[in-house]
Amino acid sequence: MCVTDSVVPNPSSSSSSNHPAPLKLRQVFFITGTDTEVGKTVVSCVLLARAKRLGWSAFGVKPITAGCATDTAGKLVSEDAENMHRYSSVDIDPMLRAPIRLPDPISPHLAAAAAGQVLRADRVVGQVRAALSTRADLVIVEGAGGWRVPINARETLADIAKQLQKPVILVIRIRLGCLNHALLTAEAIQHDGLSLAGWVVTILDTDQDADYVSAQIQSLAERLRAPCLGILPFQETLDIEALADLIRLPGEEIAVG
Ligand SMILES: Nc1ncnc2c1ncn2[C@@H]1O[C@H](COP(=O)(O)OP(=O)(O)OP(=O)(O)O)[C@@H](O)[C@H]1O
Ligand SMILES: C[C@H](N)[C@H](N)CCCCCC(=O)O
Ligand SMILES: [Mg+2]
Repeated sequence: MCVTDSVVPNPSSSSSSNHPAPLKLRQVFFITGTDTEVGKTVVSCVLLARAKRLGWSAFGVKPITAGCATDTAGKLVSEDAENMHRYSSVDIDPMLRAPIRLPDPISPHLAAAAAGQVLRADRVVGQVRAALSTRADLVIVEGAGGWRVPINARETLADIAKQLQKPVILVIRIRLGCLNHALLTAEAIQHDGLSLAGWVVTILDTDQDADYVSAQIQSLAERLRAPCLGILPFQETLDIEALADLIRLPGEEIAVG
């Protein structure tokens, strides 16, 4: 059995060419992952590309970036935010799409301390809300690392998500150990009072046994109480538009008659 067929509805059958455009609702999703480097930014870009294809206006926000690049003028640049911007149809100010930019590629609480700053969830949320005042059908807010990554001595990325009160999309990089990480994260999201709008699988490690990968995805589908929105394969050369064929947005199936 092909897990891809059984778990994920074919996006092209639910939404595109010969169906009316889906109902446009303003939707904001918080993107978290089972870890850092699991594909959150790529998934965010794919969701934005998918939205654009459906005719939805959309943009992405990266509230905290730890590990910024430096541009020629010496300014810190969030590559995650700039990548999302590339697939956005709504242009928002760079300061709004990446309000907190830290140089060190480490946990935000430590990166902030190294930069002589103290982050506060309520202030970060204020900055995200400023971005959310821009109109769009879809806004993607990408976290940093996983759900309980510290932002200061007391708070974590989850406090930002909790204050935002937006549904969460969980990105799961398939590898040995991801079942535990995914189930714990889903449990924590629920414990924090937020809903899991869906989950996306990324297959970034090419040396895995295909049958075991399928069994892991099936195991996730049997345990996570949310829809699988897509299974994204490894691409030698990243092609976001091609990946947008393999994903669907929560609510995409709400077609207007
Ligand atoms: N489908 C894919 N095929 C090939 N490479 C991919 C794919 N998805 C992601 N990658 C690569 O995997 C790496 C991690 O992806 P990404 O930057 O999206 O992770 P992340 O979860 O956003 O990390 P962070 O926690 O730093 O924000 C990147 O180099 C990215 O280009
Ligand atoms: C630097 C990295 N790419 C992310 N921006 C931050 C990841 C923090 C992970 C912290 C941890 O869980 O140990
Ligand atoms: Mg990222």
